Amino acid sequence: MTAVEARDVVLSFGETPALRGATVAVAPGEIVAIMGPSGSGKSTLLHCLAGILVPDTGEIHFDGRRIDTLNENQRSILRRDRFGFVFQSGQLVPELTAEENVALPLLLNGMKRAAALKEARPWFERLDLTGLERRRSGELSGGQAQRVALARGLVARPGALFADEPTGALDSLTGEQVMDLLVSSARDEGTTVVLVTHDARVAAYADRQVIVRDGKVNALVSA
Ligand SMILES: Nc1ncnc2c1ncn2[C@@H]1O[C@H](COP(=O)(O)OP(=O)(O)OP(=O)(O)O)[C@@H](O)[C@H]1O
Repeated sequence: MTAVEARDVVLSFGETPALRGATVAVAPGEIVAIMGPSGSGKSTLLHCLAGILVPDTGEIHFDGRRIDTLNENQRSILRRDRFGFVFQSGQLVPELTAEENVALPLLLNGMKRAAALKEARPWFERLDLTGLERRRSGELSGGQAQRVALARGLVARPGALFADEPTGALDSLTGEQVMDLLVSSARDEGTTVVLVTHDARVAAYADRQVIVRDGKVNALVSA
């Protein structure tokens, strides 16, 4: 049984081939880091796995269900209901407070504001953010903002969390703190995680590392 899987995925942007037959399978609760050179297709693979991009050929599966054949609207509902996302930086809504940002996926799922804020609050203690609930993103450090983004990615208890360079904008110590919290929270929740990073120290937090080269997943390294 796999949680997230790409089978022989091919995708080009016009004349530019990004994926040339990429295959990867992630087990439920597993944390996998996608590594590889710049331009090798890491982000494109992540976006395919997360139902953001649709492959030209090949298949994407989530929880035993094929998702690349869903239409745009169905994929958008799947992303909203089952997936969490953390990107490099700058993805908090600046007009909202930190706790409103964390509550956002719940509000989008139709939860009432008071209930969503109540669900959001324990994440501040869990991610070492106590006291920062009412700050806006401009009043947070990079590491704090990234932990708020992580809380937002996990608050709706997604089946899978997709993270693209989640520590890319942070110094190495702050990046390691964020990874530590990402891995421990995902393990507590049993969340499957797929993350893209070019940083070997970040990848070392994963259960398994896969290397993408020239649009193919061509090496497996046990962590
Ligand atoms: N939206 C796009 N339009 C056109 N070409 C794209 C687009 N996105 C990616 N590409 C191209 O597809 C290839 C793979 O890109 P991708 O972003 O997946 O690589 P990556 O391994 O994540 O790179 P990096 O580590 O530099 O972020 C590259 O040649 C890139 O230029």
